[in-house]
Amino acid sequence: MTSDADTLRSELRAHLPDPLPRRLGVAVSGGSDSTALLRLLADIGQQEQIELFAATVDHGLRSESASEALTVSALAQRLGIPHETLNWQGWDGAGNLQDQARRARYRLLVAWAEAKGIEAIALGHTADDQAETVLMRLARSAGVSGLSAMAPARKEHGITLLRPMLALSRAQLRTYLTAQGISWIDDPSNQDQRFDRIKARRALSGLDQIGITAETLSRVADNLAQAREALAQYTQDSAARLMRVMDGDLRIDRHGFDALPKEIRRRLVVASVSWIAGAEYPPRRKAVDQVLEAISSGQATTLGGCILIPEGKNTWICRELNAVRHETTQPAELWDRRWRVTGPEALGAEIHALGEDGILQLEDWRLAGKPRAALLSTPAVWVRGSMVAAPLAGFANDWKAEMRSERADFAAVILSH
Ligand SMILES: Nc1ncnc2c1ncn2[C@@H]1O[C@H](COP(=O)(O)OP(=O)(O)OP(=O)(O)O)[C@@H](O)[C@H]1O
Repeated sequence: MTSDADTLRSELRAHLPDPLPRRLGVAVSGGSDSTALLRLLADIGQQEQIELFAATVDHGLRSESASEALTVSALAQRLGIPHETLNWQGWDGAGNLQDQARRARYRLLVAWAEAKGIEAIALGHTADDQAETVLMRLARSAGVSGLSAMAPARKEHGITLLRPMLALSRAQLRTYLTAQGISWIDDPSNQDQRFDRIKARRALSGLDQIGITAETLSRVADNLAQAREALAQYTQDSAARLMRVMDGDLRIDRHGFDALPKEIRRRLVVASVSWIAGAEYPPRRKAVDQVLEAISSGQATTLGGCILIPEGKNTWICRELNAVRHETTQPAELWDRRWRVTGPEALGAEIHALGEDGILQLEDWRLAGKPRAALLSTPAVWVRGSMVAAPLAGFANDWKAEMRSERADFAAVILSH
């Protein structure tokens, strides 16, 4: 395992896009991995004449975090790279701290990149991170997707997140930094047994006796990533064959659906519910399996803010009225985070669900060609208690409801699950 500068640089370069983005960001926590990334990228950036920018997120959770950000800033300055510290003050004491801090970190980094016209951000994940993730996911009985390798590149709000060091090990990078005379910060939470990642790191060091190393687990993750791709393709082909997107609802041919392998049915249901409800977390596997049974036996059911309704040879997956019952917005504002309802100037107009009251005011809801429950959760225009338009329920009255473009592509959601 080599750690000389030239080899590491060319390994890193091989996992970056060609040509490099003109403005490239680097997320540096100050730990060994991202510090090595910064140092190596400084050379590459100079050779290829691109502009580099570095950022550190200060989560404000430990007393040393501000001075750690300053240490990174000093190194960046020595390397001639502009550096910014992004502060997070958002923790409300509720929920999973690690998870919230991580989400906030990505949000802050993406906003920073957007503001600076940075096209891509490089992150310092290594083969060890990959292996630790696989071990942690094993403990949660993950399936193919959960055990698959992290993507070397993915888009978040138009910014590409790059992980060019997934083939390098932490030990290699540390040897390199030591040779360069560059120190790094050992996050004290790394010693803290509370965090699953740290436990996985410790456990991994005992597994090499039976041949399980960061390298082998990384390879397993790569193998599974290829399997995931194949499954995603199968799922997408099945959706194209058996499902119809109808104004934000989905209709499945039940007979064809039932003939699919369970894994593909599961994926279709998860993607459908994620697409319709826009949830951050997928529904639990057990709940999904119960829904598969309900679909097969032609029963109505609910899952993750959606309702599944059998109708003839089909099953519909639609937004559930209960999930949007209390949502009220102004025209042209986003409703249910996906619909924008616009129309003629109407004083006092508000958007809320059509609901039972609204559907009674339609001449004949059957003309919309959808089950009644599907129509109840569609956005309608109300003026002082009267429903004046329900553009997705066949009563447009010069109003229209358009889906927010980022949410419109059901096929893209399938590929991301
Ligand atoms: N405080 C931080 N400031 C800037 N970048 C950070 C910070 N913490 C982590 N990073 C970036 O993320 C990379 C991975 O670190 P870590 O594994 O701790 O993050 P993570 O976000 O939990 O990863 P994952 O995406 O696997 O959940 C680091 O190498 C670095 O590039």
